[in-house]
Amino acid sequence: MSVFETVTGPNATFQSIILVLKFPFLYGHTCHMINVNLFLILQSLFFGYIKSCIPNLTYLHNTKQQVLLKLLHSVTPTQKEHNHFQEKLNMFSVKELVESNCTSSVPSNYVCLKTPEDSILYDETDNIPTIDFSQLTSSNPDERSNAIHQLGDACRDWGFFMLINHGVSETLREKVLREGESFFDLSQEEKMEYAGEKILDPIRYGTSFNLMVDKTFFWRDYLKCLVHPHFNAPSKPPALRETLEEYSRKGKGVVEELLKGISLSLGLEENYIHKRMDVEMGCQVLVINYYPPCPKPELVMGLPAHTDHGILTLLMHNELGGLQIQHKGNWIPVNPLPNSFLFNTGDHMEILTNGRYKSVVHRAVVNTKATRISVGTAHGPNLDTIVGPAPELVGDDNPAAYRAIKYRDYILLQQNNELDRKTCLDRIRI
Ligand SMILES: O=C(O)CCC(=O)C(=O)O
Ligand SMILES: [Fe+2]
Repeated sequence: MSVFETVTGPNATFQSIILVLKFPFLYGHTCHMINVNLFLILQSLFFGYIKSCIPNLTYLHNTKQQVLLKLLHSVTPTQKEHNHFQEKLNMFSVKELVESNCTSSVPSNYVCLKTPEDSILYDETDNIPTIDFSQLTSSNPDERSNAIHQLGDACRDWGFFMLINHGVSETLREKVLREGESFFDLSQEEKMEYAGEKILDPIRYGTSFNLMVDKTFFWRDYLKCLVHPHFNAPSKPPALRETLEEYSRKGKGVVEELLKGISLSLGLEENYIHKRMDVEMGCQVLVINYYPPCPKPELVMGLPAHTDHGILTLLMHNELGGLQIQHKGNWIPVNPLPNSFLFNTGDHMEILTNGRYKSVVHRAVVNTKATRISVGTAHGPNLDTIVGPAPELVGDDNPAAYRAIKYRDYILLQQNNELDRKTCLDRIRI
């Protein structure tokens, strides 16, 4: 494999090739790792030769779904192979894999290494903090200050809470889940129109976490949309755009109120986080996660243990559970209260608060029964804001624990590296 690692890097054309090499469905017989490994070895031997055989490499990175088609086309241009490749392209997602695979097994490249501790769960749902949004925004000062206090405790002790009475209607939430799911029901060709190749593309359909870096694939397809400061969403299915626009706007309103409460809980001025992070022009990324049923869920991960890069992530999912959070080293499955939103603190909360409020490690598991849909909206600073620990939260006995970094660079750092259980914060820790 090292031969291929040497050609990773900024050159997107080579990355396109690596994508083909790393994604076994695209070549050989589906899911047969032996063939794939053999193929990789042969490719490594002939890599230089292949490179010189493809005169039109440079156009590759300007294309989206056509990248792979053209690449293969250049190498093996027969109609039969073209059709075969088209067929394999349809398996560029777990959904298509599940729908086309009649076997009851999991392809070996999806099998995750798990430690025995990974499977031990602690049923502590009842202890997960619940915040009442109506109290947080109440005109009664005692009620409000009590809610702010609870919010601060939740961020400090858990990095996670459920939010009730948030004012976003159940109808809208259901619409988001339903229409979000229907995006994945589009044909693979239609979805591939959105298969962006850059991390910060305004709309990006994909699978796993980041195919360029994943050593194991995750049982997840996704659609990511940058919804603020500029709103972006696919034009298909027709109702999706409008629904996501309303949902993102309402979610942002809720988050802004929470950030006021969190600033006050830290002894800072109400608009502190808002101003310092330029939330007005903040980067809001909405992700629809699609986890199809899996014949052997214990072997795979929907999303492995990770922390989110933003300040606060708002999350909801359909009737199927699967989110687990790490609390005091233990994995706790989350069963949300009816109509509640789930919130987790992200890395930029930890950076800004100089570690006072830690970003919570979480993961998503899958099930045998049905498709799980979750919708997460990461609310972060403006992409060009440089964030470091707030000077008010740094002192002689509490020196700055993270170096300042531009939010855009942090996102790229996180997304271009494998999700390997370590938080990306380790990369900027002083
Ligand atoms: O699906 C879930 O419950 C979690 C999703 C998640 O952690 C993410 O999108 O970052
Ligand atoms: Fe997450």
